[in-house]
Order: sequence, then structure tokens, then C-alpha cells
Amino acid sequence: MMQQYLRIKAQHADALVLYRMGDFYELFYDDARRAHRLLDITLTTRGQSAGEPVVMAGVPVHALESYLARLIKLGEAVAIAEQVGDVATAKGPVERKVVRVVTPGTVTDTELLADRADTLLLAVHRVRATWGLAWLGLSSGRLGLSECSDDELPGWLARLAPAEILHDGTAPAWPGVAAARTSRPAWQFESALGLKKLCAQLQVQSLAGFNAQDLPAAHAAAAALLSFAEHTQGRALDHVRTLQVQRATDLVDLPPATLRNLEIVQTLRGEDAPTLLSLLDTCRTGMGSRTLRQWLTQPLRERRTATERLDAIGALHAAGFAPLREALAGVSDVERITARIALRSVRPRELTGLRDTLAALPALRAAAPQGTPLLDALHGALTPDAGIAELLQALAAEPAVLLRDGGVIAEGVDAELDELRAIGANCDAFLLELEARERARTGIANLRVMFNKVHGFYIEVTASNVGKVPADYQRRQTMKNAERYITPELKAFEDKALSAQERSLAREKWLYENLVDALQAFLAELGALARALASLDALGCLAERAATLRWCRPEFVPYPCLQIEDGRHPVVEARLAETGGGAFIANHCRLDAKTRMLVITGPNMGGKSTYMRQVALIVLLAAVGSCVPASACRLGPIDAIHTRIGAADDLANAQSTFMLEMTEAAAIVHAATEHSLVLMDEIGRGTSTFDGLALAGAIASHLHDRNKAFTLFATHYFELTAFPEKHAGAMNVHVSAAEAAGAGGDGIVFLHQIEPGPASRSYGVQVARLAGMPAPLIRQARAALEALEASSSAQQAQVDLFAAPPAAPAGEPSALDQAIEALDPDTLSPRDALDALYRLKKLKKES
Ligand SMILES: Nc1ncnc2c1ncn2[C@@H]1O[C@H](COP(=O)(O)OP(=O)(O)OP(=O)(O)O)[C@@H](O)[C@H]1O
Repeated sequence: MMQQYLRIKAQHADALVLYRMGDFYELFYDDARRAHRLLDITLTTRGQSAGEPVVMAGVPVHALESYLARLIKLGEAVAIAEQVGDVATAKGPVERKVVRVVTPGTVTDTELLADRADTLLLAVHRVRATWGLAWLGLSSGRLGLSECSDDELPGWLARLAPAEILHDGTAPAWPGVAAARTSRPAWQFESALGLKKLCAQLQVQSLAGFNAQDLPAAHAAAAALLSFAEHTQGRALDHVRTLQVQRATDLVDLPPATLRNLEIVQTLRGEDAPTLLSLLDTCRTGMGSRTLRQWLTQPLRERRTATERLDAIGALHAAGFAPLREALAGVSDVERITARIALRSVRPRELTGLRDTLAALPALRAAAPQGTPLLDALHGALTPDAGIAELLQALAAEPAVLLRDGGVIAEGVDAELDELRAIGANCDAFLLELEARERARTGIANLRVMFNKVHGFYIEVTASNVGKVPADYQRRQTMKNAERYITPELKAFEDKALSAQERSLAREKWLYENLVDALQAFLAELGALARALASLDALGCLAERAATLRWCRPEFVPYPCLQIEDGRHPVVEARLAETGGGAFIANHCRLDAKTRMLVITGPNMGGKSTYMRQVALIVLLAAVGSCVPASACRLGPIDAIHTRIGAADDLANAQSTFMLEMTEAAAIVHAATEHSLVLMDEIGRGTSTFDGLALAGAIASHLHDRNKAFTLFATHYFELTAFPEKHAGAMNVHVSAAEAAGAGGDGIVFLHQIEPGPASRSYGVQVARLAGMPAPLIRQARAALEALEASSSAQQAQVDLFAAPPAAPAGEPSALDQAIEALDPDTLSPRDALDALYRLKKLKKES
């Protein structure tokens, strides 16, 4: 047996092998020690192999799911080796085979998946300066490809949030990426192989129809992705029949900092709520929630999709969305059920769930409004082939949870099954009759015919009556107060009953497998149905949110424009409403080709961050095709939302607050275009005043003069309120606050209203007092502040913070010169040389 185990283990060196032995899955040697550490299960030793005691640990079969869930969460891969041979006839150890490998990115078990988020497997592969990406949601059948640069990769990893990343062993560690990493042999990442595999998977001759033929790096990643996914499932992936190519240039760029700072799907603390998604997601199904999450993290630059969705939402408002949402509430997770049909792991109750959903479709169709291209298309997908429902009629009304318990196939579907079941049903009558007959024959009034799992059928006679037992009774078992017997007649009956039950279970299993096989023909239709239901659900949800939260439809224009009337921060507003914290103060934001930058000043706690974030959230929601929290909104093209907000120390990556601040700001200055929205919150505060002020001024100038991005620039440096005087595209605004008649004039009321012009003064000391600083400390700070203000105005240096950058001093080599100097052509490989060329071109562009 150990030989058999070691053979299996050799084929699954990277996974924990769970080896089935009776009612347990056993782990051996290092796997056992690892499982002991991770799961806190007991380590034992048994027997000897090669002269050493065999170290082992086991988990009971019935508890597999919960242990699997824990292991997957810890990023482990698990190979499950089942007994596939016949226990009764096997000579030596029963044959065992790995039936599936479960890894964090390839789980499909309903119990192990989050309802409202997709679990993605991502493969990455670098070809020269290009990263190829290929990802797959096994439980949804969604396959995607993309290519990106080094700089863009972190954005993709954050956006996709994969559970597991496959790489060829050379990928660097990515900070902040929580996915499990699985290394695969480099030869599996092969472009031509990938192209072939993709064509085979999608059953097409070329990928032209998917606009995916010119992505060699992504093809290479797809080769490894598909091999690995098939390997874990032990079969082909028949439900994966569509492909989505996403080009970075198609999406509104949301770098990881933006996803984080705007708290779109996770709060800064890493919780699921309150976030934009948690506020938005009132979807009736898991499929809808997953789709909404995808829309939100992958907003599109071109406005066609958003306009289509907004048209649909408009129609839902006009026709009423409540009936549709009610009809969707009873719909089961068709997307995951479809995947599980394809993987042959679907459970009986999932199929009856599908049957109920199909039966509910006419009502759903009646409740789904039509009249816009998107709604009409979705409506069209709600009439799947009647053959599916017909096949599902074979299932019992309420089947058992597990196939092995029987009772899954309905009566009247299969004559043989019905006959076998009848034998079982007649059992009870026969036993009662036998009992009565034997009581009469023996004169033992309390004689009983009974059954248990270990001993089968028997006749029980109490000790006091043993003397009356006839000669044809054979003793089976002696109890404390009774004896148990078997008779030839009872034995014959037992054989017939047990074999009928066994045969009926086997027959049901066979019928069920046939049913699942027959359903394979409808995978594509079921996939389309799932997508339509999911989209309808997400649209219904957006319509409901817009109505409940009083949002308006944004308008798209082709020229530079970012105009928001009475904008609100949806999450802060909801929170204020929840806690009775008063009304949210709505604010405008008006940027256009001429005015591209707002310099925002005002007291701490005044609402600067809230204002900037709300503008970004509104821009994002509009790009998704949702209504927005404002009374009116007009938007030009937007290609990215960049944010530099807050200062969470990235200790894990040994970056100081200031270093992180500058790194993020540098990335923005490099990437922002005139179509980007940039939020800069208190840049420069992480260092000394002069350094910080000087850098903030230079960054503002760069954004204004070179990037020309729409920029919201919040700052505490009063000196920066002079910026708009010299920069025509910038304008001062401030969040208003009022002095309250408090002791010593230190009271302050935040009005949260954005007003034109710079703030008149700072309120830092007042806010500190509100925060409960001791009175003497506050008095000292105020005295010091007055002295500082007096001395500063007396000797204000006439420094031009915003002067154009002086040329690099003569004689000082530029960054480009230095890079060229550092190159040694004789020692470069062709690939390094090409990389160097890219680097130089980039430096040239920046200089
Ligand atoms: N428009 C608004 N209407 C009502 N309440 C608001 C509004 N804006 C902000 N607030 C409230 O004020 C609090 C502080 O806002 P915010 O964090 O945006 O201030 P800030 O000016 O960025 O402060 P700091 O300069 O200290 O970072 C928010 O948590 C919110 O409760």
C-alpha cells in the first residue's frame, strides 16, 4: 500500500495528498506533519516502511469539506485520492486514483466558494517587456486574456484579485497581492501551444472572432492556465466556450491605490463594508452580485456599454423594477450549476434548483421590461431549449442531498428502477407478516423481527423464551437479555432485499449520470441564460439603488468636461443617515477645458477628502453605467482615476510613509493624461515643511502644465493658494467653516460647503481642541502659532514655488546620459538589450 501511496505522491509532489482509507483520508510523512501544523490534527505512527515508522494523520471522510475549506484558505493545494477499485475483489491494496486536485484558484465546490465573488485562477507570463495574462473563473466559465506592461501589472492584479497565480518560476514577489502562487514548468508557457489550446477550447479555427489573435504573451499564459485547470479537474472544461479580451486601453484605469483609497470593494481596513459595492449590491442572486462587482472594477472608457445600461435602467424605472426583482429572488445560481454540470460534479438538489428556475422563466419574462437594445437582447436569452426542462423531469420532486442516498430519480421514469424499489417497499409488509406467523408457530408473544446495518435481518427472542425456539432457528448473536436468530426463509429474504436496494442505488446512479451526460449538449445555452439572468439582476439592482437613493442619470459628452451638480458621497451620506448624523451637504464640481484644477483648502475635518472622493466615485459610477449621486452630471472622456490619499505606512514592504507618498505620486505624474482624473490629498505632508511645500508646488505645476489632467489638489499649505494666480487652468476653492461663539473664539462649525476662493485661515488648533487636547497645551500652541505667523509675514521670502523647472546644470549628466553610460553592450543578452532599449526610450520621453 505504501508503494501505491508513494507512486501517487510522486505525481502530486506540490499538493497535500489525501489518501482514502475506509472512513478516513490519510496523509503521510511530510504531508501529515504539515497538515498537523495547519489543521491541528493528531499525528500518529503506524507500522513500518523501509525500516522507519510511518508518520500519518487523518481526517474523517464526512468532515472533508470543512478541512478542505481551511486548507484552501491557507493557500494549499490538495489532491484527493479515492478508492476506485472494487474492495471485494481486489487482491492486495484497492486501486486508488487522484480524482481531483483542489487549489485556491480552481475550487468549484459550492461550499468552498464565496456566494458573491468569483474565484479566479490567473496565469502570467512575461515576454520581453510585455506581461501576458490569462484568467479563468472555473465555477463561472469566464475566460479572459490581456497583455500589459510592467507598470500596469499591479493594476491588473488588484482589479482581477485572483485567488491563485500560475507563473513560470521567475515572477517577482508582488507586494500586497494575497493570491496563492503556483509555479509551473516554463515549457508549459508556450505561445503556439496556447493558441492551439484556446482554439480547441473555444471550438474555433482562429481567435479572430474574439479579437484575440495578436496576443502571443497572453496565449503563452493561457497554455499553462488551461493545462493546469484541466489537470485539477481531471477532465475537459466543456463549459468554457467564450473568451473576453480586455485591453488596458479599453478600461478606465483604476490603479491599486485608487481601488483601495476609494473603498470600492473593500474598506481601507480590508473589510467588505461599508464600501461602494456594499452600498450598491442589493442583487437578488449571487450571479448578479458577481456581475456587479465585475462591472465596478472593470469600468469601460468608451461610453457605449454605459449608455446601453443607462437606457435599460431608464426603461426599468419607467416600467417598474419591483416585479423583476421579485421574480429573480427565487432564481438559483445557474452559472455555477452549469459549471458543475460540465465538471460532472453537480448535485441532485442543484439540478432541481435549475428545474425550478426554468419553470419560473415565463413569469420572469413577463416581469422583465423590454424596449431597449440591451433589455431586448437579455429577454431573448430567457427562453432556453425546452429539452433541458424535459430532461430534468426525470428528477424526484425533492431528491436526497447526495446521490448515494437514493431517492433522486422520480417514479415512473425507469421501469427497472420502479421494480427494484417495489421490492424494497414490500419489505415492511412481508416482515410484519413473518413476525405474526413466527409468533403463532413458536408461541412466543414478544418475538420480534428486526434489522440493523451490521447484522442484517434477525429474529429476537428474550432470554426467558429461549427454550421455545424451534430447531430451524440458527443463532446469530447473543445479547445480555436476548438471543438473535436467523431462519433460512429470513436469510433468503435478506439476500433479495439487500441486493434489490443495492441494485436500485446502482441503477439510480447510472440514470443520473446519463442525465448529466445528456445535459452536456446544453452547456452553451445554460451559460447564456446565466449571463442574461446575472445582467438583469445587476441592472435591476442599479435601477433600485438609483430610485431609493435619489440618483440621476449622467450625460456623456465628447469634449473635456467634468460637471457635477449637487454631488454627494454615497457611502458617507448613507452612513450619516444611518447614524442620524445630519444631512449630507451636496457640492458642485465644475471642470472643463479651461479650468482643470481645483486647489482645495479648508480646516481639517472640513470635508476635503470626502469631496474629492465623491467626485471620483461619481465618475466611476457613470463609467459603469449606473446613475450617480447628484442632481445633474455631465462628463467628457475619462481614461483613468488616479489617487494619492492618506498615508498608511507600508511597513511590510519597508517603505516609509514619505517614500510611499512619493512613489505613488511619481506613478501618477508619469501616467496621468489630459483625460485622467487625479486626486491629490495633502501631498508633501510626510516631510519637513519646506521640502513638502516645494515638492507639492512642483507636483501641482507638473500636473497643470504637462499632464493637464483634471486635478483635485487638497492641501494645508496656504502658500499653494497663490498657485491659481499664475496658472490659468487652476482655481481656488475651500470647504467652509464658521467660528462658533465658543470660549476664546476656539469653537468651530463645519459647514462642509465648497465655496470659491482660498480658505481664510487654518483651524488646526481648534480641531485639536475638539479632539480633547488639554487646555494648557492648546494655549501654548496658539501662542506659538501667533509668534510663527508674525515672524513669517515679516520675512516672507519671495520664492517662486511654481517657476518652470530650471534646465539640468551644464556638466551634470542627465538620467538618460547616466543610463547609457551604465550600459555595457558586450555583456548584454539580446533580451537585456531590448529591455534596455525600452528603458532608454522611456527615460527620453520623461526628460
Ligand atoms: N458634505 C458633507 N456633508 C456632511 N458631512 C460631511 C461632508 N463632508 C464631510 N463630512 C463629515 O466630515 C467628516 C470629515 O471629512 P473629511 O475626512 O473629508 O475631512 P478633511 O477635510 O479631509 O479632513 P483632514 O484634512 O483632516 O483629512 C466626514 O467623516 C463626514 O462625517
